[in-house]
Amino acid sequence: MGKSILLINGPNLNLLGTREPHVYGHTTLSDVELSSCEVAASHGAVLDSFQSNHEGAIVDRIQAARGKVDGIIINPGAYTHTSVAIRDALLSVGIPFIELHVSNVHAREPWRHHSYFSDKAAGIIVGLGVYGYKVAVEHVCVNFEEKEKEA
Ligand SMILES: O=C(O)[C@]1(O)C[C@H](CCCOc2ccccc2)[C@@H](O)[C@H](O)C1
Repeated sequence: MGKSILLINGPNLNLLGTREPHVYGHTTLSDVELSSCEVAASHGAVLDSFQSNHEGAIVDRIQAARGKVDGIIINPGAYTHTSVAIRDALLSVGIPFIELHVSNVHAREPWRHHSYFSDKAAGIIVGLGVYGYKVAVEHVCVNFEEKEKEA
């Protein structure tokens, strides 16, 4: 069957490639999602992408992945710095996850230096631009375990 990966992007990341290119680059989110899908497929894995500007919708999507997904790659956006709710959802489903940030949050404003996710992440990728998504997908494909899936 191959591994199943869920890619989640949080608020305002739908603007990727259209605003603040000096910070986030010129690649659009749909291009990121397409190339992530292609990288997964090259490893015999399937990747589903989800983007929402709404915290509860992200919580719902994570809960729906329980028993169906081998790994999550999440860029929580600004929720990185605020959301205990999304942290709790990730812990509740027991799916290993990679935390990803396009920018180097540690070289930006101090309030971006804390994440509600990093201490529980299997790995953290920051500051590699959208290339980080390719690195994350490759890592999950090669290193995460494939689990028995619920029907
Ligand atoms: O660097 C990242 O990927 C961030 O997760 C992006 C968040 C911002 C998401 C907004 O993304 C935009 C992308 C393009 C244009 C405008 C916003 C920011 O709040 C985090 O501190 C770091």
